[in-house]
Amino acid sequence: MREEEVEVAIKVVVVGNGAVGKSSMIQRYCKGIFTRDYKKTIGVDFLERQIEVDGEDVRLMLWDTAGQEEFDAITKAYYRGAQACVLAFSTVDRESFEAIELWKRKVEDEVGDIAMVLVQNKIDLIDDAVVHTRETEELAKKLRLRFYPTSVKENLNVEEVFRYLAEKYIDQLNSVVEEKVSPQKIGQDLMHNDVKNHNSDPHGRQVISLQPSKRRANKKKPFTTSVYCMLCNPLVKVGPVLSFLCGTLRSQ
Ligand SMILES: Nc1nc2c(ncn2[C@@H]2O[C@H](COP(=O)(O)OP(=O)(O)OP(=O)(O)O)[C@@H](O)[C@H]2O)c(=O)[nH]1
Repeated sequence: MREEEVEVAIKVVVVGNGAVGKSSMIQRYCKGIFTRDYKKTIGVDFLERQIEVDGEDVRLMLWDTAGQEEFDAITKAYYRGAQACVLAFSTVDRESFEAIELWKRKVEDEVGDIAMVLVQNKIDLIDDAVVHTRETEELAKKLRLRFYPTSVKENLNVEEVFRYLAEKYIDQLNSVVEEKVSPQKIGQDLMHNDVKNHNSDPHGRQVISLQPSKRRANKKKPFTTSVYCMLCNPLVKVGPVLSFLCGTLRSQ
């Protein structure tokens, strides 16, 4: 695999009670439209959009999940593999606010600790609000989440929500890659002859546990700093992902 063929693709799930505006948010973000009609999502739906973060193409795959409990069994299956999540509630629906912690748990039960953001939608209806801003801020603080008030109708803050998640995920990805493939760490592993400890498949071969990021050619700035391939040739400079692959090929 060539380094240029690697791109970042992020699976984002949007969760929250029924009618808070999940489908509308995804439609607004991916298609630039807003409709007043309410059509309950049956199970799950999916749209995608490509954006640029730090000069790199990032593909966001947005999974719209049904808010009704009756679909829980189906929707949960689609949380798997998600790298980011929007927890949404509505300004005019108190129950949807009170359900946020439950939604967070449901997602974490399936995928663990991933990039998340708290979204209070329908902020255009603030005059009829049943949730105080103070309460939302307290919840965000308690759950340690960034909070965005949005109006899908007025196209307020929708772009910001998804950009924040993409940046947060990439930050996490970079710190994991740096931790896993720092030259010092590889050197230490070689000295202790335990390179296979990085991550092994059932046959003891090295595998990459990170979601691969696809990177396109001629980009301004890579997400991760390059490292030297200590396994094949310490003089060959390669990206961390390739460095791992070299190790994989060598151990096969
Ligand atoms: N005023 C206002 N209405 C909104 C906003 N966002 C969505 N709506 C409306 O809220 C209703 C429900 O929106 P949906 O996007 O279908 O809600 P959902 O969360 O996907 O609902 P489920 O599919 O049942 O889970 C629709 O009538 C939308 O037009 C907003 O920002 N402001």
